[in-house]
Amino acid sequence: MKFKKVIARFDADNIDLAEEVICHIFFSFNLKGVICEVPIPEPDEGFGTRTLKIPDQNSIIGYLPDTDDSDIMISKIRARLAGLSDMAVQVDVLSETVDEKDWAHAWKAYFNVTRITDKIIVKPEWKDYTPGPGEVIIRIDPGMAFGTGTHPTTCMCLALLEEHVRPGKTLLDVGCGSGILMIGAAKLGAGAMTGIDVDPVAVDITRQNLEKNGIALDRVTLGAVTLDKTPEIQYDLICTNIIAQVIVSIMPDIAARLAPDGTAILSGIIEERLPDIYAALDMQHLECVKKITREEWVALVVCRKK
Ligand SMILES: C[S@@+](CC[C@H](N)C(=O)[O-])C[C@H]1O[C@@H](n2cnc3c(N)ncnc32)[C@H](O)[C@@H]1O
Repeated sequence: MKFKKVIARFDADNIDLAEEVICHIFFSFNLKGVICEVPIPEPDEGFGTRTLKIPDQNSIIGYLPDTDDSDIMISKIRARLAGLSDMAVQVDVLSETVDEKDWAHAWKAYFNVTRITDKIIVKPEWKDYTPGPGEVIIRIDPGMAFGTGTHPTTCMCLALLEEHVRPGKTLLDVGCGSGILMIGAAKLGAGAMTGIDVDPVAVDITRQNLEKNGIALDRVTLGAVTLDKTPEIQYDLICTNIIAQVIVSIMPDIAARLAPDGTAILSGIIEERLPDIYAALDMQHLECVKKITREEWVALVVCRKK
């Protein structure tokens, strides 16, 4: 199958905010395999060969199936992105036709064995790593789904899961992507788990990655649905790593599924969006009890107000 590769090259005063807004527009047009390329080197954690290439400009890249309508769709994307000039974001949109096989694996060069915490290591399926004593190894092949563990928002979720998962605790992962957070939680001792994602490809990839990590699927429920379409079961832990705008919109559904003494881990938030998140928490009688940051990203630990 052929795809249209859509590249939004951009410049802005606030690169993180521009990245978030452009990604959101890409997702709203249902572009798949969205990746962000900004000229910031990932730290070399000392594992294996460093293969990360540093791009020379900021780009968001996504893919559309190549159909009769795809050029019209790209014109609409271009028009939406042109509207960002009001926010001092300059975007130049390019597109090219590619084969699925050309891009489905292209990102793999960017993905190395990554230490997330003293305990948690994320390992690409195709790289070797000999675990040290007590280390939790998450084996991942994200395919076309988000979640290699190299993104600050995923790292923070995993670190917070390590603090909050206790044996047998139930977990809901909203926007499971590659399944990386569910695998981490399961290996840290979580009990029954539910993972949902609006992208059915992500749900398939999550299932495959859970199996590759030897996690029994009989304690896992997966669905390509939005949270409001799931039963109001209460969970000990809820994690979600999605942009702030989505988290705000699903906050009532998160609150309805959080056990009375439960903990929610919210990530994917940039500093500028925190006031919106705090307002949404307040409306649901939830409060932030811990905030951590990496680069411009924030992750919150949230509980019910006492
Ligand atoms: C940033 S990725 C996070 C993936 C993984 N959980 C991680 O932490 O690396 C966000 C995921 O949320 C999904 N998503 C976006 N909006 C959603 C929504 N309203 N409900 C459920 N999933 C959503 C996307 O398809 C994507 O797979």
